[in-house]
Amino acid sequence: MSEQAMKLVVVGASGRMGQALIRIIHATEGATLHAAVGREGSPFLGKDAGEIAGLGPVGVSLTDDPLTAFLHADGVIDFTRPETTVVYAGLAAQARIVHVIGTTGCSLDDEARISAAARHARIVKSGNMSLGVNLLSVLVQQAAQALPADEWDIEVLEMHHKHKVDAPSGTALLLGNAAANGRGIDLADNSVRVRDGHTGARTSGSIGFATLRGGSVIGDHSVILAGEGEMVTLSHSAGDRSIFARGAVKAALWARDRKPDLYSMLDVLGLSSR
Ligand SMILES: NC(=O)C1=CN([C@@H]2O[C@H](COP(=O)(O)OP(=O)(O)OC[C@H]3O[C@@H](n4cnc5c(N)ncnc54)[C@H](OP(=O)(O)O)[C@@H]3O)[C@@H](O)[C@H]2O)C=CC1
Ligand SMILES: O=C(O)C1=N[C@H](C(=O)O)C[C@H](O)C1
Repeated sequence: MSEQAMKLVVVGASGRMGQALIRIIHATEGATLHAAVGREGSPFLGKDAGEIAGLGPVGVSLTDDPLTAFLHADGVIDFTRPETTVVYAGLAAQARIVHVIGTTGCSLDDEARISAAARHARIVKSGNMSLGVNLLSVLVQQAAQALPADEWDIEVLEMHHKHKVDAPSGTALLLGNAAANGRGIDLADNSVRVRDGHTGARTSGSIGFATLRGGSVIGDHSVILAGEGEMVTLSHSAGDRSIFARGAVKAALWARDRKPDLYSMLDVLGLSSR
């Protein structure tokens, strides 16, 4: 006998990713849209989530009441803001449901609160839910491990649409972490996130970040490994937000039968070395 479709709540449902998620859930066998949550005061409250996402009516209206939305749900998919995500992590833990977190720009304190929630909830969190970027991170780790740090400089370059509010992007940090892991170092102690003015020469072994913002770019990332007289560039370009939404729904379905913990997309995709 087949398992019942997983009842998913989309929070931030009227946002760019929220709408992509509603469309992907609608098209995914084994998943169903249980509720759609928006910000208090949102002009979309009461409107049909399918209409908001351009699908036509699906019989689920946007609500600002997450408690009721989470009550009989199996999971919540969250691409919102850090301050909102930490609140939802607590609520999802209380409800003992899966929480898939795509939100980027979380502070160390936010991360600590999410880890605490993962003692009771199955949380999957990643700065990028696409298969391509997660595969890229494995390749970056291998390249960083293979190339001597005193001879090869690593720079992470990203470009996103003009509405993005955090920098460097979650993906850039994910790729920077992969490079740091490959070198066996801690990214926080070795990253250069901004350069301006008379900076002096590049510190050997550091991992640099450069951020571009403009237009409607969904997400372009390159990891540049620059040596003496040669350069290797590993890159990914997102053509459509559905790649993130498909990954997030896959993560929710994967986490359904797991024990409470904080998982990554590498775990979901079977690319993790842990
Ligand atoms: N991990 C990944 O693969 C990806 C991650 N992201 C990340 O996802 C996040 C969202 O991105 P994007 O969709 O482009 O941003 P949007 O601004 O389009 O969407 C965010 C949504 O969250 C809503 N929101 C804000 N506060 C609340 C609240 N308290 N309760 C409910 N909803 C709330 C906003 O509502 P309102 O508009 O009314 O304020 C908005 O609808 C970002 O952090 C981004 O970096 C994006 C793509 C892929
Ligand atoms: O804000 C976005 O749009 C995106 N955010 C994620 C990030 O910060 O890396 C993922 C993707 O690149 C799109």
